[in-house]
Amino acid sequence: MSAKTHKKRVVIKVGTNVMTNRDNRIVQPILKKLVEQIAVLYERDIMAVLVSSGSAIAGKEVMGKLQVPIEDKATRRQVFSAVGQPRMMRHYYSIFHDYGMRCAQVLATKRDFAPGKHRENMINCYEALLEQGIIPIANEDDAVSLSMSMFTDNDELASLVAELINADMLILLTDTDGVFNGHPDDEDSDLIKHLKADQSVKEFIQESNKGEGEGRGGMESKLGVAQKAAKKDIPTFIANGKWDNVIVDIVDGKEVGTRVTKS
Ligand SMILES: Nc1ncnc2c1ncn2[C@@H]1O[C@H](COP(=O)(O)OP(=O)(O)O)[C@@H](O)[C@H]1O
Ligand SMILES: N[C@@H](CCC(=O)OP(=O)(O)O)C(=O)O
Repeated sequence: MSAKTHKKRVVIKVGTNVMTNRDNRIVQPILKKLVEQIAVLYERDIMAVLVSSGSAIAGKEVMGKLQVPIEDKATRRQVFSAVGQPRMMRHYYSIFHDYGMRCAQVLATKRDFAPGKHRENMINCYEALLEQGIIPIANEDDAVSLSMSMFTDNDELASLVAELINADMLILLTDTDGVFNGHPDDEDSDLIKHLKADQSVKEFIQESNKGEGEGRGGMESKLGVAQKAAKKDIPTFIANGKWDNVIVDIVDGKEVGTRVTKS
């Protein structure tokens, strides 16, 4: 593996619900805020990899009511994502360009992380992009991934990328302020500021009622991913992606969201 060319590396994952409004439409100013923070880090010689969900919901936004119904759920996902992914990249390309930065799209399936040639190929791709000062934007290649090569969700993809590039930190941005000890909408619930990698978290997981294209996985898998990454010595943060300056605050060591660490 080539030497790190930048001071620090941060993997930032942004969930579908961060970037959409109540009508499930993509909110460009939210994407702008995220990119602005990545630009702030860049000026400090900290390179980010952005793992962005949103292709399915963006595809739904473009297509509206289907001309011909697609009965198969997996095929619907393929069509929505294939249509929505370039729309997401159009947003990002234009915003990064406004900040005088370059970005690139890296789509993957789980097979691309299998030890051997596939993994080496992924490493080469990320290392070369980062070395050039280009921000990789990753997403699952939903148009081609089959159930056996699917990630649980993009949280898993983000953790695999973080491991692959020896990231100093993994930030999972979602639509809650972090992990709560009860339902996040319940007034009596408190934010958990710190979790350990080996701590039992089952009792915190609450029911969620998200619809098609509104995201996958849920808090159970998010916590599983965070604890697994923390065990591998990658401090992981779960925080609200709609908050101003959330990424920079986390990198600056401010107490934001839920921090998951090895011990
Ligand atoms: N203990 C908890 N604390 C916070 N959120 C929780 C908790 N249990 C379940 N959730 C749900 O997890 C959701 C975030 O996970 P997920 O839907 O996978 O988000 P994303 O699309 O950002 O990956 C929240 O919207 C919330 O409804
Ligand atoms: N790859 C999918 C997102 C899958 C996913 O994990 O979604 P989310 O739970 O919102 O991060 C897409 O781009 O729509």
